[in-house]
Amino acid sequence: MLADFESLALVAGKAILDVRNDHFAVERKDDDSPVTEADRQAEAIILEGLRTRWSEFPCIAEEEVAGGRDTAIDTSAFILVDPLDGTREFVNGRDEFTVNIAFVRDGVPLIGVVYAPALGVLYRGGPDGAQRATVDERFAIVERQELAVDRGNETPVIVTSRLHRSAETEAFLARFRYAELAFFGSSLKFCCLADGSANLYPRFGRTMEWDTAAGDAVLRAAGGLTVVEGGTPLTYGKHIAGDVPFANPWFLAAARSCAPEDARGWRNETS
Ligand SMILES: Nc1ncnc2c1ncn2[C@@H]1O[C@H](COP(=O)(O)O)[C@@H](OP(=O)(O)O)[C@H]1O
Ligand SMILES: [Mg+2]
Repeated sequence: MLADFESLALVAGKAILDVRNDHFAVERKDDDSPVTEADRQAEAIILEGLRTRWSEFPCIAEEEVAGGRDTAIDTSAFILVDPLDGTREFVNGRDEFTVNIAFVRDGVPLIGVVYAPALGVLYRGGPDGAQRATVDERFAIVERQELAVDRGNETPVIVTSRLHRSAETEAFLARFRYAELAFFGSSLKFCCLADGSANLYPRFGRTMEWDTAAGDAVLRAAGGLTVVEGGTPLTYGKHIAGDVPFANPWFLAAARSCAPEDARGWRNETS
């Protein structure tokens, strides 16, 4: 499954870069977030592949859901797709955008691929740990490196969104004045934790499960964890009647060594 996710992400990433090299229109979705031909083409490629090879598992994909597709699926084992995470960065001409495919069983993101085509890097996580791969200009993997969280940075590094930071996130950052800050678009924030270059990623604002599942799978496979208030792991497949289907609560993603202490009571301490 991981190999299939990887090859679909590479093909989708190529389609995204092809669109970027051309003139493309930016449309607005109902929630005012941007969407482009790149999002649509990448999602079509991924879903066609998944529904051919992994038809036993339902897929939830960002643009299909935005288009009104029924979200009442069996989430005991399913696949989440964000074909282009960081669309705003993509539209602004930055390179921090990713293709994300994740497999979830019983609420846990077990397998994930995060591919940043403009950076030529692909992260993956699964039962055999987490790896970072270098991708060449022909979209082939040329080198892989094993990943592990928390290399013992002397100064902790907090990574957070470049474009979406709530007042609560700013208040949290203010509590860690001694930490170094890094700002990144997209699910690459999880990958910064997974490869040991950052220690903490607070997200006290809106995300959807497809934004986080693949990166979270990479992080967990590297030894980290994403927790919600109180320190319990973030779960996936949340489509309880009355709530927005597949919306995440606020969370803290962390190299395991700093997750529980920092997560406990963070909301109280920041309000
Ligand atoms: N006000 C807002 N407008 C658009 N997207 C928002 C948003 N607040 C949060 N998001 C979510 O944040 C994601 C990007 O996160 P980040 O800032 O960490 O790169 C978006 O993913 P997409 O780019 O897939 O739509 C979107 O789901
Ligand atoms: Mg997204």
